Amino acid sequence: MQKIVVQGGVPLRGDVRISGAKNAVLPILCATLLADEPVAISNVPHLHDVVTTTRLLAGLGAGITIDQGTLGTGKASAVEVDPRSVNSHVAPYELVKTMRASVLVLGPLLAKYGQAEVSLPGGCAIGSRPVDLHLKGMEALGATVTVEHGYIRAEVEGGLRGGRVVFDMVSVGATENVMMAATLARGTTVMENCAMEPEIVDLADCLIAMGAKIEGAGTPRITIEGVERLHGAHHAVLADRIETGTFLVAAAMTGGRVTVVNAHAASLDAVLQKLEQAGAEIVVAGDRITLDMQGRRPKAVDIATAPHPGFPTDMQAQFMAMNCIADGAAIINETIFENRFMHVQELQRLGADIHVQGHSAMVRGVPQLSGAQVMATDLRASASLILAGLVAEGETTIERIYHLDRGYEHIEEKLSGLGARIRRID
Ligand SMILES: CC(=O)N[C@H]1[C@@H](OP(=O)(O)OP(=O)(O)OC[C@H]2O[C@@H](n3ccc(=O)[nH]c3=O)[C@H](O)[C@@H]2O)O[C@H](CO)[C@@H](O)[C@@H]1O
Ligand SMILES: C=C(OP(=O)(O)O)C(=O)O
Repeated sequence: MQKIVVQGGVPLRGDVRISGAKNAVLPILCATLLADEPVAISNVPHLHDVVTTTRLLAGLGAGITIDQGTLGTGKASAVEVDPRSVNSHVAPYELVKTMRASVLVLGPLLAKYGQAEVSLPGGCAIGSRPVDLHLKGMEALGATVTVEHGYIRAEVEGGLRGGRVVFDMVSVGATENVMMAATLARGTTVMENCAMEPEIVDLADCLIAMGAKIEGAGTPRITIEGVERLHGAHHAVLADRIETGTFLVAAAMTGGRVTVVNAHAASLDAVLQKLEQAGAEIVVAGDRITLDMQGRRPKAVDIATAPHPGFPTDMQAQFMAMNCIADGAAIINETIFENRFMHVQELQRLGADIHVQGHSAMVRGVPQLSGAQVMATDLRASASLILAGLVAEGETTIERIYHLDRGYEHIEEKLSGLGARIRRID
């Protein structure tokens, strides 16, 4: 099994290009099922989750054409999905179990074909992650939904019809699934208490390019006027704000100066604000964000995760890593997922001083971490261990890095380009 080995102690310097967002491209790929012509997606990151999604779409019968990008030239991959040959409505357990976002084919299949059978995704390391809000949303649009033998079975006679959907809690995936389903429903759908993540706006932009009538994406109320059909389109995926944030934290922790290129600063307000509180100088110019922390140690910053525009849970582990070597102590409060502190034990193996009580962690900064063998437990936990390895004395070896490949494109090449001593070994 592959591992990543990091030698700590090098302040990062230089430019790094940000890839398309995992959390935007996955729903957008699922949305292509709604069209009755090919849909071309560009700025597609090379990620394991993208491979899984294209396999899922191909398994449904869709035609997939991939134009591979080239790292270093700035040419990202592009994917064209031809949904005209879809002949199955089943998303099998083998694929769904490896990637929860597979449940996002439910809304498109149901809207387009009147039926869908999708394996229940089940829980994962960070929490139980139920899909009840997705299912209630489909029912509000007229579908009959049952759960049997580990599969969600949804069907509707005569097509979905617009309805009022009030989410009990804010869910990114449920907002996306219902928004996609409503694009082809008869009449108007009004969704309340929607998630406002930038990836939802990106998905809506893609759907609008395909002919959907959507207003309010990025606000708590989204209104969708159903249309008869959606056509082909081209859409370029939004920059990954979590990858951006991860590189900025790496720069801050190592006392470096890094410019992220092809970034989208407006989607990162809460993260940039916390980095400034930690003592970083940040300059935004167009799609470039430069963070300068040369010669300084970060100051500890309190974090409470919240739905967008609050501080993203997907950046919590990385900020925990920064707080481990910061000046002072900080409290990290995880409010989105019940079990998203799996990285704590591993950071402790590197010498971090962290005490967890319920959903809060008290982190007392230490002057120096010491390299060790650690194990990644989920995607952002993996990233936090790499960050910690970049500042630890000696060598850190991170095992189970397949989690990392779900969400970071060529992370070791990108970090090497900034001067980090990092390599992947078999
Ligand atoms: C592919 C993708 O975009 N993944 C992101 C998405 O995940 P995902 O869409 O799965 O996350 P949600 O926003 O749905 O989850 C938020 C909370 O709602 C709960 N919940 C959700 C749905 C439901 O039907 N019932 C329910 O109780 C979840 O267990 C969780 O506690 O948003 C999360 C929160 O920003 C991010 O961490 C993930 O990176
Ligand atoms: C939790 C995450 O992703 P997913 O919802 O795909 O598991 C993440 O990106 O940090």
